[in-house]
Amino acid sequence: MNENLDPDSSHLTPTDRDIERVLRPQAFEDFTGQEKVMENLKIFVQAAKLRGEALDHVLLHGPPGLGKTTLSYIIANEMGAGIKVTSGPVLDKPGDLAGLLTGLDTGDILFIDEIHRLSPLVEEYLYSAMEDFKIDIMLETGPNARSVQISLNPFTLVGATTRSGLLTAPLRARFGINCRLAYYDAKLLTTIVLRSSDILNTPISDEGAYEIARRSRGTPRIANALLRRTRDFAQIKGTGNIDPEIANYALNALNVDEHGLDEMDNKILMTIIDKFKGGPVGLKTIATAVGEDEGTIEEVYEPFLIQEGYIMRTSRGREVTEAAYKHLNKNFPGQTGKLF
Ligand SMILES: Nc1ncnc2c1ncn2[C@@H]1O[C@H](COP(=O)(O)OP(=O)(O)OP(=O)(O)O)[C@@H](O)[C@H]1O
Ligand SMILES: [Mg+2]
Repeated sequence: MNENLDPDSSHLTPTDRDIERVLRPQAFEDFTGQEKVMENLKIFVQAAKLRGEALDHVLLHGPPGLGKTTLSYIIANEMGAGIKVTSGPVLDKPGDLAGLLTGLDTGDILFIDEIHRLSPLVEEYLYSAMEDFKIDIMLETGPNARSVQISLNPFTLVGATTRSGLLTAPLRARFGINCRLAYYDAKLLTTIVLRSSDILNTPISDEGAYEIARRSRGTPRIANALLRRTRDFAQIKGTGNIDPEIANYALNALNVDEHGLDEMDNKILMTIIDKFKGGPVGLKTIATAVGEDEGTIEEVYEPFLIQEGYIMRTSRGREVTEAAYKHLNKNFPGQTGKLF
C-alpha cells in the first residue's frame, strides 16, 4: 500500500503523527460533516451535562480515517471530562481493564479503540461495568481466593471499530448511542483541506483544495496526507501556492488517479476483471491475487469501491460493475458475456 495514503495512522511517521494531532479538531464546532451523527451527539451531550450525569456509552463505527478517534476526544472535551485511552488488543486480561476502570472519575471517558478485538474474557468483564458500574475483583489466589464486588464511578465507554460486524450482540446492545460515520463528500473535504492549510500556513486556492478533496477517497485523513505531500510539490516544483495544476501534478505523481482511486484500488478492479472475468469471486481469492490482507481489503478498500459503484457484493462473491470496466478503459462484456 502507498505509505502516504495509508489510512491507518499506525503506519505514519512521527512527524506525520504530530501533524495529524495538530490538525485534529478539538470541539464540536471544528468538526466538519457527519451532520446527522453530530446533531444527535450534541443533544445527548447537552442533556447529560444538564442532568449532571455521565453520557450514555457510545459506539463509533466506520472505515479508517473518518474521525472516530477525533470524535471521542471531542466528546470528552465537550463533556468537560477526563479521557483514558486503550485498545482491544492491548487489554490482555480482566485485571488490565479493572485497573483502568477503577481509575475513572465520575463522567470520565474510557476510549477503547478496535473494540472488536477484545478477548471474550475481557469483554464479558466489561458487561457489568457498563451496565451497573460494578466489577468483581479477585482477592488472593489459591484456596483463599474470593471475589469482592466494587462500585465504579459512573463513566462513559466510547468504543471505536472499523468492523462493527465483528461485535457480539451482547456488547453491541450495551451501547446506548450508536454512531456510524460515513465517507465525506468533496465539498466537506474541501472545507477540511482549507482548514488544515490554514493551520499549516500553506497558501491554497479554493480550486486547489477541491482538487485534493475530490481525490481523497472520501476520507479526511487521506485529504490531510495528500495536502501535506502536495505542499511539498508546491514548494519544490511550484511557487509554494497550491492551485489545481500543482495539485493535479502532485496527485498524479502519488499515483492517485482522476477519480481518487489509488494503486491498490485499481489493482483490485483490474484483477477481478483480468483474472476472474469480472467476478463473482470470493474475497479471500482477491486478497491472495493482489497480495493484500483480506481484512484490509474488506474494511479499507472495498467499502469505498462499493460506495462509488465499482464493485457489488453478491451472495456468490464480489463482482465489478460496468463503471469499473469504463474506469479502466476496458470493454464491458455485458450480460451475454456472463452465463453464470
Ligand atoms: N470531521 C472532521 N473534520 C476535520 N478533520 C477531521 C475530521 N475527521 C477526521 N479528521 C482528520 O482526520 C484525521 C484522522 O481521523 P481519526 O484519527 O479520528 O480517524 P479514525 O476514524 O479514528 O481512524 P482509524 O479507524 O484508523 O482509527 C484526524 O487527525 C483529523 O485531523
Ligand atoms: Mg482512530
